[in-house]
Amino acid sequence: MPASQDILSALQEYTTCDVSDALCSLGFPHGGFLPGLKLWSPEPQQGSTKIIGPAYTVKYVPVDDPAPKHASHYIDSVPEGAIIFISSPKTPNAVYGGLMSTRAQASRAAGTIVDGRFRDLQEQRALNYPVFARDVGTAPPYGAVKVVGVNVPIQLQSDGQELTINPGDCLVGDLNGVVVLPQDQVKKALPLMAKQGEADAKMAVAIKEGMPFTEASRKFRI
Ligand SMILES: O=C([O-])CC(=O)C(=O)O
Ligand code: NI
Repeated sequence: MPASQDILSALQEYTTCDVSDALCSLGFPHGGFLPGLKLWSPEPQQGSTKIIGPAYTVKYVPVDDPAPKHASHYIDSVPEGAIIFISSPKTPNAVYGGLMSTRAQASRAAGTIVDGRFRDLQEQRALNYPVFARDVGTAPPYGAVKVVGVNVPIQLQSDGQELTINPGDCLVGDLNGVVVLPQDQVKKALPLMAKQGEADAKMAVAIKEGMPFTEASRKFRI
């Protein structure tokens, strides 16, 4: 079951780093971090963008892949509050653009994360719609890639670790980047975030008052 509204509001208080701290404590060595995805829109100076929501996944593959093309357009069935997570094969083409964001915004999606390239950066920023991506591009997706799955498990494009994003997993994105909080870890992670957040806040106060880091860590961290 995707995270409830209560859980999503509870998560609003925390940064991606808080989520990763909790996941590291729960035995995920990289804290759910999805390397290489950065905030492009709104402009980072425009404010402290943070998005949280269940993943609505979209899988693109090269156009010559034998898998059949998805029957309907993914952008017309985005649930309210969802984060669109788009997986693209390595290609110079952009798999996402301003019209997609315009439609996503009309559906009240929380934001879009593209594991690949997107375009229409000016338009994205003018919409003030949150977009995280690996990179920008200019060419359209048509002719290079096609969608073969919606709400299917996705593997992050990555040279090292295997990272899977399952539909309904909680995605959190902010200035630091993007983190995936698996659905079955949310209930365990939240109390840890509260505890660790409190400890870090106390440490910051003590350090500002002159306490060495090691002493503050020993005093306030569990
Ligand atoms: O047309 C597309 O699919 C990609 C694009 O540029 C847009 O969404 O504006
Ligand atoms: Ni466009």
